[in-house]
Amino acid sequence: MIPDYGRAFALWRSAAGQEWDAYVAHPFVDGLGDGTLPRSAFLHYLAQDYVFLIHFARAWALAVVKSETLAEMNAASATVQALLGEEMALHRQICAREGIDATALEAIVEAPENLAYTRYVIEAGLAGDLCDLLAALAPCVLGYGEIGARLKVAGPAAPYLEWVETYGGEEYQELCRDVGALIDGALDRRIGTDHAASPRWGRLSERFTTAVRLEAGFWQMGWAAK
Ligand SMILES: Cc1ncc(C[n+]2csc(CCO)c2C)c(N)n1
Repeated sequence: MIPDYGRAFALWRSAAGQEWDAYVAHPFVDGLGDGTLPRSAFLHYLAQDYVFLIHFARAWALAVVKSETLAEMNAASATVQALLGEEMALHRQICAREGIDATALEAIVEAPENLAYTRYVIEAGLAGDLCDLLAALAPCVLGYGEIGARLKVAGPAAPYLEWVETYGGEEYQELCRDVGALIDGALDRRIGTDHAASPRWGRLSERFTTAVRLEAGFWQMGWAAK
């Protein structure tokens, strides 16, 4: 089942086609769901993801800068808070149990796949407006929502239960719907309510699909470490 995260997401998702499937159904994701993902691959991913989240929080902070209304500012700043507060705390918790402390996590050297992804998103926001930035941010937030929802329904295996419950849980699903509404509202305001009819639509779809490809590359980086 495809979750409803708004109009722009539905169109971008289908425009991304097989690239989207390669992201949300990567072997790494299957391994998370059925518990067969080697622990070493998961920990490698998680440590890289910690640095990813630091730069992703900067990208969402840029969304505050690119906002034109208080509603947009509040939605973007809530995501910055969720990232710095909750999501990074989950990573610290899991890694602490494996003997990797917060200082060690912060000192992780970024893999090129990691660096490419976050800097691509930040650049999309620096060069463009909030629509460009949100198109590049969307696959990350909403893709994890779709993955979490699917794995939760499938009945996840024990090893990665906590991960699946975080992204498949109602709180995260609500955040995805809020982000979907933020995207639709931001696009309505800047390019009109018929998104696909805008001359900017092709470029925005491209931004989305490039970020989807970088997400698949991120899974692949973790998968290769097994
Ligand atoms: C490579 C990678 N992609 C997506 C996410 C998930 N994620 C990143 S920011 C955000 C929204 C704020 O909570 C979410 C869910 C991740 N952790 N790592």
